[in-house]
Amino acid sequence: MTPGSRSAGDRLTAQLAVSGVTLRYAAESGPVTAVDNVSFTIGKGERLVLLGPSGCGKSSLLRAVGGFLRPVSGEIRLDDAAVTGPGPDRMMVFQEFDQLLPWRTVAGNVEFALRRARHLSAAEARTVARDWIGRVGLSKFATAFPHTLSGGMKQRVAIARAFAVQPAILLMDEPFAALDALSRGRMQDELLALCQETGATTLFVTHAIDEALHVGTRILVLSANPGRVAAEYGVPEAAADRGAAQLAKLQADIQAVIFAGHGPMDDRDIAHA
Ligand SMILES: Nc1ncnc2c1ncn2[C@@H]1O[C@H](COP(=O)(O)OP(=O)(O)OP(=O)(O)O)[C@@H](O)[C@H]1O
Repeated sequence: MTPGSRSAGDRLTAQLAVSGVTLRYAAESGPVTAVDNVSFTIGKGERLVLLGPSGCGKSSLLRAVGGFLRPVSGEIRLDDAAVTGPGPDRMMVFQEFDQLLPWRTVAGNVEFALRRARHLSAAEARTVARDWIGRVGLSKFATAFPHTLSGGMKQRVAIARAFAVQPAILLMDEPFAALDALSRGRMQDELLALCQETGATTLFVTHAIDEALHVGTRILVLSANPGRVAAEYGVPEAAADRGAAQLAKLQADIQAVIFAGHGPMDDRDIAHA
């Protein structure tokens, strides 16, 4: 994708097509196939969740869409242009709290991304950054440095930065996994609200079924070793309201698919809470 080739109106709403993608690493012990022949599409404004046990290749797929990992076979296209490397049309939010530039303030982090990715003037970047920092509830911390923030606040900054840049697609790699349960639930709600408000096309990785049901419009379940598409589910609207009753069956179905394709699991594999 050539940066800037899409009009501003199209941003945050691209279509992604992953076709027959196989990803492999050259490990010391030999080649490791992370995912094998995986295909899916994400329509404009959809939130697709990649769900599966540890090691099934969720993060690898996300990195490939980000342009950081080249498929050994298959192809990834964003708005019908081949993904051949990283670009500002894809913004990633990671699980780790250290994804901000430690020597820049909250505002400085968002402004820096805006100037680099959207080529805004300093004044324009300041205005857009202020708006997004406000939308994630951090106006009072605009001049704070990352090391003075809680984990949840740092994730909010990373999310504000990602949305502010208006990428074609947001790539989220378990952004709330390191948060306590209370913060995680609140952040899921806030992210959902921002996605619904902006119509952002989103690819979200998690190993928690409840999170997948809450934030996604569609769920792709991957089996492990190597990762292959095991099942796909549409998520009913009610999931966003945490309407547990009608989701129980869907949750049980997904759980059955994951357990069927997996041997003994460790605690980290599938989180329910
Ligand atoms: N840099 C690497 N070198 C070699 N093998 C790797 C590398 N990164 C990942 N792998 C392997 O690729 C497979 C998929 O890993 P990946 O991190 O994509 O899975 P995941 O589903 O995101 O796991 P988790 O939920 O634990 O983060 C695993 O077998 C892993 O060991």
